[in-house]
Amino acid sequence: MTIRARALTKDYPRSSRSGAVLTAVAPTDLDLDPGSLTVVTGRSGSGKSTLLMMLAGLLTPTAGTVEVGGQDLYALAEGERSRLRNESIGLVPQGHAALRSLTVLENVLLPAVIHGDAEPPVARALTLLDDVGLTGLAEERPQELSGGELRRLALARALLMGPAVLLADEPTAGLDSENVELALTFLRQAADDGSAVLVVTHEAEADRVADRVLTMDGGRLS
Ligand SMILES: Nc1ncnc2c1ncn2[C@@H]1O[C@H](COP(=O)(O)OP(=O)(O)OP(=O)(O)O)[C@@H](O)[C@H]1O
Repeated sequence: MTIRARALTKDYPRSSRSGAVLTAVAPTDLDLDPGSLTVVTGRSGSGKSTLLMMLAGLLTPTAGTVEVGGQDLYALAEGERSRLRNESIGLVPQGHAALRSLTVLENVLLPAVIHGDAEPPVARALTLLDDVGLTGLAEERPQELSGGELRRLALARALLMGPAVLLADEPTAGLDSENVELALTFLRQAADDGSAVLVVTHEAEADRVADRVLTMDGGRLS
């Protein structure tokens, strides 16, 4: 399934000056194809996370479109968009997004629960936890995990539903070199298994697993 952005744009109002806007993402065309891994790099504040959140269906663009498998994400009703997101888009958001009241395993299973699956895919979740090096931590609570372990939990969760599209915002932040390697291999494997993968990162090592590297500068992608 291809994800296709056309003239995708985000302006934010500048609170200090009435009527003034900050163009966080200038009109951008981007195709992410099945089986390919795209890295987006660029300075802090250049618009990378804004672009990723629009592609994820979580931030309404000022203009432009995002099509996932031919469906215009932002033309869908809220419920339909949520369903398409849940089924087709795996997201590793910036920062930590684990729910403290759930175990590590329950956090990884969350997309299946939201999807309403009668039998959560526990075996798959445990395999994914192994793949990201979290073997033995399934029954712990997120607050007992390190920052790097939480990043890897987010990776495992994003892959649970075998998403056609995987969007990862700084997935290697806070990881040591061994776990950077593990996370990048995991992302490459997701692409090799057929997902369209986008990784926003400052990690130079990521170039090694990328099919292409794009740079964001002042809201422009090149
Ligand atoms: N909700 C918001 N309201 C107003 N301005 C915002 C908002 N979110 C982001 N911005 C601005 O949009 C620009 C792009 O931000 P964005 O978070 O996309 O950058 P980034 O490249 O992901 O940065 P980083 O690498 O630091 O995460 C920045 O100038 C930021 O201040």
